[in-house]
Amino acid sequence: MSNSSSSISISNVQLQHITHLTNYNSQIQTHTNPLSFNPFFRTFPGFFLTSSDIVLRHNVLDLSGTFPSPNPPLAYHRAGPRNQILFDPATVRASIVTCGGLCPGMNTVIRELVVGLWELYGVREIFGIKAGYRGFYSYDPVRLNPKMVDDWHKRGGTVLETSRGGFDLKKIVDAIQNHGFNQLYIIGGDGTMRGAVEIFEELKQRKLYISVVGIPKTVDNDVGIIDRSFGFQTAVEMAQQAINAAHVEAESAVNGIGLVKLMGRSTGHIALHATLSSRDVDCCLIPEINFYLEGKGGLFEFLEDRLKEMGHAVLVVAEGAGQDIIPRTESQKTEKDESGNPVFLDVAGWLKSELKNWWSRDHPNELFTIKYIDPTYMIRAVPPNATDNSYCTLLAHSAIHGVMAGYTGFVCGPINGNYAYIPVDEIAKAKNKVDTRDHKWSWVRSVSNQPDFIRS
Ligand SMILES: Nc1ncnc2c1ncn2[C@@H]1O[C@H](COP(=O)(O)OP(=O)(O)O)[C@@H](O)[C@H]1O
Ligand SMILES: O=P(O)(O)OC[C@H]1O[C@](O)(COP(=O)(O)O)[C@@H](O)[C@@H]1O
Ligand SMILES: [Mg+2]
Repeated sequence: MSNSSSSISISNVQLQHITHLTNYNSQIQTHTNPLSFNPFFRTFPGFFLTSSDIVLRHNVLDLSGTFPSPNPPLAYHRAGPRNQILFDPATVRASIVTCGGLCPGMNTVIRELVVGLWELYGVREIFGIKAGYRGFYSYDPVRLNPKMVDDWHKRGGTVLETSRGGFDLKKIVDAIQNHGFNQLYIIGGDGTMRGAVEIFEELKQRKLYISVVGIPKTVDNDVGIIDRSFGFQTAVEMAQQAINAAHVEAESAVNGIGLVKLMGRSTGHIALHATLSSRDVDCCLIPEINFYLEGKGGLFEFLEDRLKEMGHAVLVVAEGAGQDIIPRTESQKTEKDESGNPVFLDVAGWLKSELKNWWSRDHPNELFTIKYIDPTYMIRAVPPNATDNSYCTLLAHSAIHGVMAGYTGFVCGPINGNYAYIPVDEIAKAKNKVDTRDHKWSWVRSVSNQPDFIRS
């Protein structure tokens, strides 16, 4: 939608370039978007977006200049349907793959890709790849249609199945070529997106007329640039049940501690948001904070005060927290999963035993109870809530519109509430960590009263 009266023009922003298939071959024929003839869509002026429709990366600025903002401001192409498309729907062979860990909403994204391609664009050749990247070269693709996927959005997990590891670039791209796929919809997290960059580069090398789009999936919310990942809110909601139970157990005991371990490999977003929404949490430990147990300002001192004051305490710990202070063997130091992610020791199990030792050492004659709740997979192996379901649908539609228009090597996602197309290599590098110097972390500390774990 162009607006001739706007005071900001394309030359005032740094628009992040997305590769378009016409960059490979400017002679490619275009087609009128079938949405123009679709009885359900009223294609009002501005319905179709152009390359001058942008989304700004930052919408919070400090005009005093105390915090430097990027100049010119960063911008991305806005996601949505284009008037002209590059793919003739009759020649499309689309493939959909899910990689990495589970996340609520994966099945909704698959369902909406299938239904969207079929209903919006009239594509009939749609295939699911089984079991992640390895599925391209290990299994036969599964033909999908709207009837088949009709109720998938109500199911947790991924019907297509997923896996870690198995990323063999040559075998994957050979298989893509052999199956004649010309559209790839890749649903996955940071690791998957790094793989998608390699696939995109290899397709370019081989001069193949194939569009690749990434749809960011991570229950940890560790993918950067986008507002949040789908399924994250559902996971935070599920975590409340564990925190509530920990609170009940803790307050029903003398000197009771409830301990909950939540997912979060290298980022503590789930723990942080679960803490903020619960109000029952006295201390939230995340990978971004180096906490310690003994001495002034340590965890034991804090809990001692808390138990004296309230009689109970609730601790939430992200699985990646404290990994550098848990004693481990040499082999445990280097252990990796099939995708190359570090394998963690059970921080909450270790904490439970440290807390028990501390109490019996310092208060040998006083009662003490600690209940450890580990809802790890329960928070992600569920269907998405209503908000995540709608979010997944918009992601799928954004991906389809971009691919049909001929964009490739991009990821779609919301930036400040508006859906945008972001270069996949930029997403693959952008890590979303909890900023422990911002207002949100101060808010956590103010609701929990926990120490800042900065040794004086
Ligand atoms: N640097 C990388 N280059 C290519 N492929 C990768 C890379 N990192 C991970 N992958 C592949 O991406 C897939 C998913 O990665 P993983 O880290 O398990 O999950 P996620 O994508 O959810 O972070 C796996 O098949 C893995 O082999
Ligand atoms: O499913 P696995 O292999 O047990 O891995 C568990 C990991 O998966 C996650 O749920 C999500 O990780 P990814 O987003 O990288 O897939 C992490 O929170 C957790 O550490
Ligand atoms: Mg990951």
